[in-house]
Amino acid sequence: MNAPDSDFAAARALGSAGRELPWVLVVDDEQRSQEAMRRTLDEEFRVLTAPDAEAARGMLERHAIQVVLCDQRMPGLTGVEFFKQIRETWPDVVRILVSGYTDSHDIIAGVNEAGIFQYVLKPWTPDHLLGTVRSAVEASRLQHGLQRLELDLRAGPRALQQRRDATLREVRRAYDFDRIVRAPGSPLDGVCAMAERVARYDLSALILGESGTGKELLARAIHCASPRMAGPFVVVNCGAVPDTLLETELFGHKRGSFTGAVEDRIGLFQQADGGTIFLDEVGDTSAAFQVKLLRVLQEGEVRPVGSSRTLPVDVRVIAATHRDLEAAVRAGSFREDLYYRIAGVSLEVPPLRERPGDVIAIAEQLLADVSAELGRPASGLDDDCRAVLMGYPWPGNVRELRNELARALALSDELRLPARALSRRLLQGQTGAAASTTAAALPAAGRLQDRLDAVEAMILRETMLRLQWNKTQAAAELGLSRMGLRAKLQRFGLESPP
Ligand SMILES: Nc1ncnc2c1ncn2[C@@H]1O[C@H](COP(=O)(O)OP(=O)(O)OP(=O)(O)O)[C@@H](O)[C@H]1O
Repeated sequence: MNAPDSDFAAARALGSAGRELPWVLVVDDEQRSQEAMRRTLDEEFRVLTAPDAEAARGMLERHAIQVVLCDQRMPGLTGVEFFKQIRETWPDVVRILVSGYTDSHDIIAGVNEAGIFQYVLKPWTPDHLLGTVRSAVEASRLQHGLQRLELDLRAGPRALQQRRDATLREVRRAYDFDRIVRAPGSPLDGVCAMAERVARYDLSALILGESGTGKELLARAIHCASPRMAGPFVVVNCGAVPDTLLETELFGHKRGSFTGAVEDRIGLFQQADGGTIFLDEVGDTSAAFQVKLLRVLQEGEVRPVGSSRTLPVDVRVIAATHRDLEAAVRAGSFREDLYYRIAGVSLEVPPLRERPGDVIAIAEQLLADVSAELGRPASGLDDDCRAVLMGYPWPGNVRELRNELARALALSDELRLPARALSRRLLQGQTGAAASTTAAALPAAGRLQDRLDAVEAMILRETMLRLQWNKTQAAAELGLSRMGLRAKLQRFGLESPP
């Protein structure tokens, strides 16, 4: 669940320009503990890892890292020594030392000069580690907020207004619909055109699509093209949060309303006031919660848990789900009245396998992004690699593609990414898919002409699918005239999907 995180509403959105999560660096020479920390923190933070001080400094130079976790025992120098060194160059980075009991003597000796925020003692538990890093990120946020406030006070109102306008322009550019990468003629063109139209009006929107297809990206683009763009964009993953927690997160609570409610809390609806709230996985919410959500949307006000007062909120709702919500309505598991409230306009983002023409365009962009993030140069994808990427069905959609490229880049040294750097899953998928297509399409025995026809049909089908039924391009690639191509497609009964 991401709440906006700065005083400046626009900067909140910009802070998440493709970098929604705070950057955390884990420095540890032990691969296993590095991995364990990465796994624990991965959901909430962008985790980078470095095996030693030198690699860590490289990462700090390239990324806006907010928190560094460093093991006390490393070859060459201790964690405390490392923190002393980086404190001079990166004073704002919050430093967390990971150490065992036996290290205490060394640590105490150098603690003040290293400016350590907190310790994590080994063996750590995931909850403790997460809690510590969350507080470190909060500390970093407050520190930055204060610095910015001081600068603003010194700069005066005119300079402040100029900076605000510049930030807004940057946000608009960062989330322009053009930044949603796609090939010319992609099915996403229509989706983006429609989204851009509805962005101007204060209508609710429902974005449908499988996980990882880019629903949140589209929602952000809508927000940034809307008159609310200077307001906050707040993301809530309704599927990941239990019912009771979801209610307090969204609507807030009064101090003492339940055990653990030690102070009043402002809900995310209020935090999104004047902006947009993105309710991801709305189809996963319970019937009881749907009733409460409907009331808020109908009345435009929230009642914090344990409070007798309601508070007005002015929020545009964009919801998303990977479920077939109309079917859920028919089956009675999703309220019909809520459905009509949130589905002012429905937009459907097709899965990546239904837009194979987009795969390479997106992969190239993601490769450039990941290469910049990892500080590992890359000049593109080689032909074999493209073929494998094209042949894989991408059940996890663009998110899976991004993860795959990050993994392949980290594990290979080549500038142009070769197919062999890709996971076995993809390479097998490729051979498996090719083999099964071949096996299914090709008769095992029979006249030579029949078998050649089967091969021809298979090549035509693959080409048309890859080029998204662009007949001019396909004819040029296959060395046929458009008429010749059309005749062949007819002969083999190949038609573009409706
Ligand atoms: N067309 C695209 N161009 C560039 N990046 C994309 C595109 N589509 C998706 N991405 C990237 O893929 C990742 C997943 O996208 P996003 O989070 O928007 O998907 P989602 O459908 O909201 O997923 P989920 O339903 O699991 O929350 C993000 O890093 C996003 O920036």
